[in-house]
Amino acid sequence: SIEFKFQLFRKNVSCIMLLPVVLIGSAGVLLFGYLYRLTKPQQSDPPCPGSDPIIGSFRYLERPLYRFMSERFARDHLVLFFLGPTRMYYLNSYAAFREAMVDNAEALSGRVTQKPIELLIGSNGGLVGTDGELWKQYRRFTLHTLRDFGLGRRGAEHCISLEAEELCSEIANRGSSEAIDVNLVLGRSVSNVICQLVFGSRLASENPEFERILDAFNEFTANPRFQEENFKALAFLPISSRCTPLMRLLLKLPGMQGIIKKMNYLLDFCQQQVEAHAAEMPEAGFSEARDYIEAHLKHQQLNQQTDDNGADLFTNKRLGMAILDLFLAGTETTTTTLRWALIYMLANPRVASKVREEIRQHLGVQGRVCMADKAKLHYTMATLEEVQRLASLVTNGLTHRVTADIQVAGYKIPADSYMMYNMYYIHRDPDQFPEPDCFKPERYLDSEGRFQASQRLIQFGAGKRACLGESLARMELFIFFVSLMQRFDFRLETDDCSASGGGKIVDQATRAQALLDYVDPEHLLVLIRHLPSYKLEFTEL
Ligand code: HEM
Repeated sequence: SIEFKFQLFRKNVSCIMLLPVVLIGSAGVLLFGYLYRLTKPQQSDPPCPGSDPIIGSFRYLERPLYRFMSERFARDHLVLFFLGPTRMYYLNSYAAFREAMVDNAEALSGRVTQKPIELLIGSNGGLVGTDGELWKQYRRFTLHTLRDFGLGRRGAEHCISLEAEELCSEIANRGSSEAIDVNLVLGRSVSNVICQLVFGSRLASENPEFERILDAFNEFTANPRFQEENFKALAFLPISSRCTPLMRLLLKLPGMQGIIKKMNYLLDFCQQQVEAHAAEMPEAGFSEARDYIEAHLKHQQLNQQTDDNGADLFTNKRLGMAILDLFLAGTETTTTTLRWALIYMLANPRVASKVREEIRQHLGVQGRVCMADKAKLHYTMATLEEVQRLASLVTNGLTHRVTADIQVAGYKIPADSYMMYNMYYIHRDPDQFPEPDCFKPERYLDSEGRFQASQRLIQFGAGKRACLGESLARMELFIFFVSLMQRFDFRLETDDCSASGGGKIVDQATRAQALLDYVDPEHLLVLIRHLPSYKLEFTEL
């Protein structure tokens, strides 16, 4: 009987030990089943390239994403793919883009969670990544403030004109024998414009450290490896953001540490500028704000707005983050579009000479360029529009979070899905832009040669999250481009082969076209379509 009791005891112990294994196993099976269901397209869903359980569609997406979508899903308005368990809807036609971004603007005003930022710096904020009331208040304040400084009116225009003159003088002083890194000089001028609006000074030229700052800014928008990692991280953000310890663990990954270091370096710089302004603020506050920081500090003093938790909504920390976003969103985009414009002029010498002829006829060789000249320079305006169509700079748009169930292209889109759009393909729709790959400014001219903007160009997005800096960007593009075309002829740096007289001599248009044909990097997601770096030799006209 002792043996029997011993057997019974052993049996009970085995059962007790087995129980957790069975429980964990069943929970694992249930979780797997749940995640499997989440990553499986349903019959009622839009076309999907394919999806694996749990990890989603990564294995089926080809690079770069916008080309893959243009070729494989040419006839589909909407495509669905899975980033892990997260549904990403990709708008692949203008009709679908409009229906989502314009007709459902409110539901499309969400962005991806700010949880990682909150954990890192103890606060959320900024203009690009936030949503809800915080974003609404900051966007309203920023638009209002930039408008007060003359965005779309004379203030910013004057500042851009002076910067364009500085830029032209610098190029002229360097002489025609020196090849100039266009990215560097244009980047400095464009940054100076934002510096003046935000900091009230031309920091990009005056602060020797600024070049390092600019490099760090560019790293965020220009490094496709960083963007691709970010894209993958999007997959599990909705899950990890609900589990703080997991998120903390993810932020410790070696890849993340480099990004965090750079972001903190930039934030520190913005914060120092805020502190310096705050130290100068009179006790009664600024009577008239001279820049964005002063306007914010004044606003903080006068309006005690609070967030959902009863804490101050406008804070110094959030101001630093908003500044960071203005730089991230506003420098590389404008500089790169200008670089595309100059290369398109070399690739299309007939267009370039018509642009120069029009500018000379209306402004002469030296006259200062202002926005009123737009009304006279129809062909030039059309040329800039065509550059932006073909560049399709922010080629997949920025990611939106859908905040409520909606319907697009006949499909139901559940709340909390993500959405992107194929700017590249929408700009190459042959029904709207016949011979889409040809550079033809004439498509925006009416029968009397007057410029007519196309409603189908979406380089600045649309709806509630459309580019906040559109007017500023348009002003910069026009004034910088016209000033350079008015003053200079330019050519690509003489390469070794043509300088030595040996090898094949390749003309400028062919070399420029080769730069334009440069296939986008072997990366899934490019935030900004960059051209390879190039140098130009400028000759004064
Ligand atoms: C040629 C230059 C530019 C282009 C092509 C461009 C394009 C865009 C695009 C496509 C978006 C995303 C829209 C969406 O989410 O669907 C965007 C957002 C934004 N842009 Fe620009 N942009 C340019 C210049 C600027 C400038 C100069 C500024 C700053 C003064 C700026 C500030 C912003 C901000 C703050 C956002 C986020 C808006 C929000 O989420 O509410 N951009 N831009």
